[in-house]
Amino acid sequence: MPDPESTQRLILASASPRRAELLQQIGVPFAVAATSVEERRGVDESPRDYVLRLAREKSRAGFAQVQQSSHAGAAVWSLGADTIGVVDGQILEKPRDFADFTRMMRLMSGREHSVLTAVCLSGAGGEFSEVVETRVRFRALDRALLEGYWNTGEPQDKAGGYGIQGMGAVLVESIHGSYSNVVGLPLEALAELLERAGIAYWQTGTKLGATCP
Ligand SMILES: Cc1cn([C@H]2C[C@H](O)[C@@H](COP(=O)(O)OP(=O)(O)OP(=O)(O)O)O2)c(=O)[nH]c1=O
Repeated sequence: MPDPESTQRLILASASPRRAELLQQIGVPFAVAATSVEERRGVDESPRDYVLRLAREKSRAGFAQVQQSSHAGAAVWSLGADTIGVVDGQILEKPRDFADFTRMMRLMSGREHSVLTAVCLSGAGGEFSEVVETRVRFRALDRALLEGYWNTGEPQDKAGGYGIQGMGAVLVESIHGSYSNVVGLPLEALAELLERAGIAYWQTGTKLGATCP
């Protein structure tokens, strides 16, 4: 296990409440620094390269941000992540509108798609990253189901347009691989990165991270 003395030094470079909850779940003390990174795929960029680049850009932006703030002394690592769905080589991000949502759901209906999450830790001590894939199979979805789900408001801010941890669970027939990876952070792979960076987890009594000024 990493040295518990080296724990108060992690910034979560994310506005995602899911990621904050997952980090808290494994007992990592952290502060939150929201970053703004443009999510635009490059020409010929593979889904894996794309998701990893975004996670890196987020973690580096978080690290640069805290270096300029009063947290600089304490925060030596920044964690960024990005999640996408992939089916038939197409990348599924947050739905722009109902039409975009139904387009993505039709691609996933009654079959398997992949969810890729990239995590990256950036710090003065270096950079560690990983991309994790989970395969998710949906049951057959009809229009009434899609309309009902869209109207819950849950799909709008989620990659692929669903939340496996929420009402979207009813769409899922089976999953192969890490569950937390689908929600936004692959906790088992992240634990290994934290160990490499010397950041302790399983700290009891940790609270949701405060926002950096
Ligand atoms: C597939 C799936 C995605 N998601 C979420 C995880 C991510 O928050 C979101 C994907 O968008 P991201 O762009 O990865 O993340 P974000 O914009 O929410 O947050 P930030 O960039 O600030 O870190 O979709 C779920 O919550 N449940 C799911 O089942």
